[in-house]
Amino acid sequence: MALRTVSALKRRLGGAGLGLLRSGQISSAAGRSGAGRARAGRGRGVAWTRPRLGEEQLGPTCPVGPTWESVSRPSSTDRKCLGRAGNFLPCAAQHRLEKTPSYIDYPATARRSFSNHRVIVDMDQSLGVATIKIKNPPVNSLSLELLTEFLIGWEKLENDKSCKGVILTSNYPKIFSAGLDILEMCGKNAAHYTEYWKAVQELWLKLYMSNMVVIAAINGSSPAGGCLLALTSDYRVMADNPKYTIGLNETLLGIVAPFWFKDNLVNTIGNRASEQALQLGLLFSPAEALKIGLVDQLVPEDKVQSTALSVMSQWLKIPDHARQLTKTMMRKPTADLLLKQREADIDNFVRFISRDGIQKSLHMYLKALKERKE
Ligand SMILES: CCCCCCCCCCCCC/C=C/C(=O)SCCNC(=O)CCNC(=O)[C@H](O)C(C)(C)COP(=O)(O)OP(=O)(O)OC[C@H]1O[C@@H](n2cnc3c(N)ncnc32)[C@H](O)[C@@H]1OP(=O)(O)O
Repeated sequence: MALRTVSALKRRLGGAGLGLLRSGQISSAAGRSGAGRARAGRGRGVAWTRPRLGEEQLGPTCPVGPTWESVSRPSSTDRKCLGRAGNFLPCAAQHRLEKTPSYIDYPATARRSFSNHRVIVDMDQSLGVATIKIKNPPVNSLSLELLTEFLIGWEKLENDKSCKGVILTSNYPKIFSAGLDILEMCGKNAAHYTEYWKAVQELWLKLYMSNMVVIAAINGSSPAGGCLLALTSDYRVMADNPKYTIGLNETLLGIVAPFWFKDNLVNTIGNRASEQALQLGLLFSPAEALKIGLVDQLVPEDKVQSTALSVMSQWLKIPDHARQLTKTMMRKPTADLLLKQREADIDNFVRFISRDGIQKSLHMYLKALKERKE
């Protein structure tokens, strides 16, 4: 039976021992958290208590690098917040986490793959790198089912302590992702829009705040939500094919990029370039995207994956905790803005998308896409 919602999957997975997806809660927002591992441990009956984020854990100097304390000393509010968000833990807690038994028992092979209908995950255990290939034909639109399956695959990787990095790519060269599935935003009811938007928020928060290194291997066009997906990564390698485009083109559909789409873009290409790009709904060629910093590197199509892997190996040479702390320091304020007003953002989306005028615009856009083919 097709699983239609994140909640349905959560219920189903409750008994399967996977880390739970907790949409709507801060702890679900960010990566391989202590909470996530604790939950995973409990799922397997492993007796282990989540470390408390008290003073005692700001303890002795980490033998492999600076302590949390020496990077910056957060306030107690920050600590609670960081702990709940799970973005990072002080060294002592990290070390305890390292000793936590993984609930995923891998066979002794160096590669491991799992896939569901719309997401293929190939884990190279010798490198500690997973590749996620999106396969939602025809255009990898981010349907609710895809988002749900993606979230489950992501959670598995977050809970696998051997996985240090993820490469995001498409199973279909030519299209990385067509963005949010317009059919999910057309002609449905408020409950459906709510469920859909929660899943969109959830995926963005998880990817944007992941402690793993995330590299996008953009092997095709990547409009709107597809561009956002790429923007969550730490580094973007794109195929150098002038037929491909990338950008947040929401205004061309008569809709508005939400503030956190905008923030992610501003953090990447700056305010002025974002202002123009967002108002005009600009879709950039790879060369233009490189020029404004929307992508980091262009390579021939057949080198996208190998380049992403070699960039990954560079990133993985950096001491993990230092890189993670730095990533968190850079990104947390942006993620927090959404976390603080998640419900309001859902309400805004549902109200906005339910408007007759917006529904009309989306229908016309879909019609134009179809007519383009004829
Ligand atoms: C006061 C202010 C308040 C503010 C409040 C804000 C609230 C929030 C507002 C809402 C925010 C929403 C944010 C939205 C983000 C999005 O991502 S919207 C989606 C945008 N995507 C696009 O514009 C891409 C459209 N598609 C394409 O350009 C092309 O399809 C392609 C990806 C370049 C591929 O081209 P090609 O290979 O030629 O394939 P096509 O023939 O065009 O398409 C094949 C079929 O797929 C259908 N399709 C394409 N894209 C989508 C999609 N995104 N969703 C659903 N379906 C899609 C297309 O119609 C074809 O269908 P068939 O004709 O039936 O085969």
